[in-house]
This record gives sequence, C-alpha cells and structure tokens, in this order.
Amino acid sequence: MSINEQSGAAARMRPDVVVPRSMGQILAALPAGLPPVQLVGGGDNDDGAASITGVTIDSREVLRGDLYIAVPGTGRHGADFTAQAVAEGASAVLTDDAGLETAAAALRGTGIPLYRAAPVRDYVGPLAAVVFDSQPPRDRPILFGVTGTNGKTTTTYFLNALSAALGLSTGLIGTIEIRAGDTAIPSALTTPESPQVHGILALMRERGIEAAAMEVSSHAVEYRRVDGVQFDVVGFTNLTQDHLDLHGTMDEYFDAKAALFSRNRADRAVIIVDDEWGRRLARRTDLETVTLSVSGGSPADWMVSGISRVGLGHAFTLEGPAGEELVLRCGLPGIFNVANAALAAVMVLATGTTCQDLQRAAELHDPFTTEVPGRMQLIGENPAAIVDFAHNPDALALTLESVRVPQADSRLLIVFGATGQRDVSKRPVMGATAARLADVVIITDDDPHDEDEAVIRAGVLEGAQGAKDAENLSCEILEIFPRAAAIDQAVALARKGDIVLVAGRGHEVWQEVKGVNLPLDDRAELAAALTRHGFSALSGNRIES
Ligand SMILES: CC(=O)N[C@H]1[C@@H](OP(=O)(O)OP(=O)(O)OC[C@H]2O[C@@H](n3ccc(=O)[nH]c3=O)[C@H](O)[C@@H]2O)O[C@H](CO)[C@@H](O)[C@@H]1O[C@H](C)C(=O)N[C@@H](C)C(=O)N[C@H](CCC(=O)O)C(=O)O
Ligand SMILES: Nc1ncnc2c1ncn2[C@@H]1O[C@H](COP(=O)(O)OP(=O)(O)OP(=O)(O)O)[C@@H](O)[C@H]1O
Repeated sequence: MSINEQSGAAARMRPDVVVPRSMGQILAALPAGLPPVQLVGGGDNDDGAASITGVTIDSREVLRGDLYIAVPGTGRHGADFTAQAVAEGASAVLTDDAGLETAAAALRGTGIPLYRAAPVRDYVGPLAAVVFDSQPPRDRPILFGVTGTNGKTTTTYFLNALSAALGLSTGLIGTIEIRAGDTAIPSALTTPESPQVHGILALMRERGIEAAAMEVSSHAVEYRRVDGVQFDVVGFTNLTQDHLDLHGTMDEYFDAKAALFSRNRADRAVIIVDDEWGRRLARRTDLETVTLSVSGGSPADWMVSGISRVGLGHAFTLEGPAGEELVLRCGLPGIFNVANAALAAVMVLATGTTCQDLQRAAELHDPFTTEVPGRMQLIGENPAAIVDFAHNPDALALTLESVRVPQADSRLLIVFGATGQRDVSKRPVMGATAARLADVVIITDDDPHDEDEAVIRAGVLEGAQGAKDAENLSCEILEIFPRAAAIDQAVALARKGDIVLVAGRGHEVWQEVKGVNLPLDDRAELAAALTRHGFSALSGNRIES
C-alpha cells in the first residue's frame, strides 16, 4: 500500500452513520471563542437544508456530502484542488483569504456554498468533531494520548494490551496501524490529519470501543491534527534530539509537546520526570498531574524499583504515593521498555482502575510482553538478531546498551543509516554513538527520500570515524549499500554468541527513494540472511511485507 493509499484508507475509516446537518447547524455548534465563519458565495446551505456528512482537507479523499476545507500547505494551497473536491462530491467549501479567489473561480456555476474563515486551520478539528460527533460526553472510548520523542508506539501497544487484559475492547491510532476493534489498516502518519482522527474516533464510538490509545507526534500538535480532541489521560515519555528540521530548537520542540498538556486538550497527565524536559513539563502544565520516575533520580508520585533481568526482559515494582505496590514484568528488552510499561500502567490507574484489578490483569495476561512490530523484535536467537526502530541518537544509544551482552567474546554488530531530508545534525551524532557502543558499525541507507544517499552516509560516517579517531575506539567501521547487502554482510561477519542489530526502520516495508517506494523489510532481509549463512531464524515472526 502506498502512502497515498494508506492515507485514503484512513480517510474512509469513518462512522457508518453520520447525522446529515446543514452548515448553519454545524457552525452554530462550534465552540465559543472561534470568530464567526462567513458565507461568501454560492448556494443556500446556510438555511437549514441537511447536507454535510463528512469533513476533509484533501481533495483526493472527498466523499459525497463532505465539507472540503482548503488549507494552505508548505508547497501549495488546498484551494487549487477545489474543482477535484467538487467533482468527488463535496457539498460545501471553506477556505481562507489566500484561497478565496481560486476556490470561488472553481465553484462558479455549481451552486456550492463557499465559506471564509481565518486562520482556516483553527476550524478544521472543531468542525470535524462536530460533523462526526467524535467525542460525545457519554458512550465514547476512554482516550489515552502518548507523546515524547521515543516510546510512543510501544506505550500505546502496552496501553491497549493492558486495557484488553482488563476486559475492555480497544482501538489504536499510531505509527504502525490504525485499528477500531477488528478493523485495522496500516498507517501513513504517526498521527493522521484531524478530519481522519475525528472520523476514526467516531467509528470507535459507533463500534462500542471502550478504550483507545493514540500516539501524538510533535508534528501533530504543530499541524493542528489533534485540535478538537479531548484526551482523558495524556502521557509523556521523554524528550531528546529529533525533528529539529521542523522545530528549530529543543525549546520549540518541547513547546509543541507541552501544548498537549493543557485543559483544552486533556483531563489528566502522567509525566515521566527522569529528564529535565519532563520535570519542566510537570511544573508547567495546568492539568491534574501524576509524576513517574523509573531511574529513581527524581522524586515522583510513582517510582519504579527493584528492576531485575528476567529472560530478555525485566521484572520491576511500581510503588505509589499511598504505599501501593504493583509487581510487574516487561518481556521486551531494554530498561526503556520498563519505562514504557510503567507509564502505561500509571495512565490506566489514572482512569480509576484499581491496583488490585491491574495486578490481576497483569498476572493473568502478561500485557507488557505483547509483540510490538519492529520494536526490539527478535528474528534469530544465536546470533541474537534483532530489528529495532531506533532512529535518533538517544534511542540508538539506549538500544545498543540494552542489547549488549556482558561477555568478552560476544560482539555487537549494528546496521543502520539516517533518513534523508530530515534533521541533518543527528547524522554524525548517531555515527559517533554507534562507534562508541558497537564492535562492528555498518553504515548504510535508510529512507533517502530525494537526497543523495552517498551524502547522507557521509554525514553518519564522519561522526563514526571522528569518534573512533578522537577516542581511540577499537570498532570496525564499514560503509555498505544497498541496505539488504549491508544486512547480509553483518550476518556474514557474525558468529554464534554475537548480536546483530538492524536499527532505524522497524516495521517499515517500503524504502522511499526519490519518490519511488521500493519493497524492503529489515525483518525479512535479516531472516533470509540468517538462513543463507547457516544460522536459523525464528519461525512465527510477524513479518508483514
Ligand atoms: C511536513 C508535513 O508534516 N507535511 C504535511 C502537510 O503537507 P503540506 O503542508 O506540504 O501540504 P501540501 O502538500 O502543500 O498541500 C496543501 C493542502 O492541499 C491538499 N491537497 C494536496 C494535493 C491534492 O491533490 N489535493 C489536496 O487537497 C493537502 O491535503 C493539503 O491540505 O500537510 C499534509 C496534509 O495536510 C500532510 O500529509 C503532510 O505530511 C507529510 C506527508 C509528512 O511526511 N509528514 C511527516 C513529517 C509527519 O507528519 N510526521 C509525524 C511524526 C514523525 C515522527 O514522530 O517520527 C507524524 O505524525 O507522522
Ligand atoms: N522510552 C523510551 N526511551 C528511549 N528510547 C525508546 C523508548 N521506547 C522505545 N525506544 C526506542 O525507540 C524506538 C522507537 O520506539 P517507539 O516506536 O515505541 O517510539 P515512538 O515514539 O513511537 O517513535 P516514532 O515516533 O519515531 O515512531 C524503539 O525501537 C527503541 O529503540
């Protein structure tokens, strides 16, 4: 499925029944505080005639009866696509001053009403919430939102597994998939555009879903994709360097995340305060907040203690402010997954679940051992062959540290690259991190997008080689491409007892090279390489390409 097809599929995840309403009725239901929307041309949809049954900002996703909202983009204005929206069945169009002339020209003679509002993006979420009736006061799922640089996907999977263990039906909106009960589609974005978010939430409401978890990226807050959404509990994992191409500075990146932790977006918050950003957020938010510490370095309402290794994962104790004590287990490797599991547990407790019920559900169903596609996913056991999604400096460092086996003869081999047209400054940092923590560093391609692959690899290589020279490191550094050849070479170099980590692409099954999606699944490549070189791959992996 291409990105456009995925996005189109998300747009079709809407409730089966939408009560048709006129624009007049819809505008009257908008929250107070938004300046009025003006009818500037076209038909008489404002007089009470029932006609609007959906909302979209993309002409390619219009369904008959939709309100098409033409918003300005980075490259073009949505108004340029008004004619296509009308051809697909749009019943009304809303745009801003910049789009008015173009939209009016496209609507001439159609009788379709044209509305104006500014800034038009302010209206998208609230309008979609009204049209889809996505979050009525009652009979809707409990909604969890998770944000932070790393751990969003894993935490939402843990939230869902725990909710299911408690007997609730679940829904999910995130990087890997969008799911409402039994209906699931692959995702195009971590957080879809707001008309899709509201359509999906309304579908969940219609299907009687009882708990839903949603990843909220900083892009989502910045691009207004969660406007009009009210979360029951929002959770914060951590903040480390990423996405500075969009946000410019860490402070601005933090501000985008922090905007989610306010009363107009959520009721309660659970914040991990192990980094300074979490502590700052806990001080700044006006939400009823519960804090959590996993490192034990900061005072917090809930503390993780007694972490001990069990198999690949860990057992740990979660201690509450009133002396509560939960004994839990997380089967996924890495202390950071203990943090994700503890966050999920405290977020569920914040909805009123008792410690006794949570403890019982955890013992019966082991929810924090659920498989999260492409996150610490074990493909082979000896050598340990792992596919992970670490694609920024902090995640890469933590992942390397957590997979390393403390045995002198066990070597750690890593295959990774950096994404094109994204935060250039993280490339050398990731290279240096790998050189410090791995024995064999194989630098290859990730998603180059439109950028020259050799230039991207050079950025990573420079950091790796620089660290090796400056710090007198003993690692071997190789540059191998394409990615499948790099994975093959890592396995060819590996011996029993070693660890091969393929990082950065996780569950992804397409590599985007200059606008073309090439099939590439690290899990399938790694499994094939293991077999080719006389090792065995685990059967039953959820390899999805
Ligand atoms: C940088 C970014 O986020 N861009 C988003 C932005 O694109 P844009 O402003 O360039 O829009 P545009 O292409 O100029 O089009 C303008 C308007 O015309 C509409 N249009 C366009 C073409 C057409 O045929 N018909 C039509 O109606 C578009 O829907 C849009 O409303 O608005 C588009 C639609 O509103 C988004 O699809 C697009 O996300 C792109 C696909 C993207 O890759 N975003 C990534 C960076 C992203 O959001 N990532 C985060 C998380 C990352 C992480 O945590 O790792 C995510 O939440 O996924
Ligand atoms: N709490 C955490 N702290 C640091 N690193 C983590 C944490 N959880 C997971 N990771 C690392 O980050 C990678 C991505 O994890 P996950 O998909 O759960 O995060 P995410 O926030 O959804 O990432 P993205 O937004 O990039 O999809 C994992 O494969 C792992 O390497």
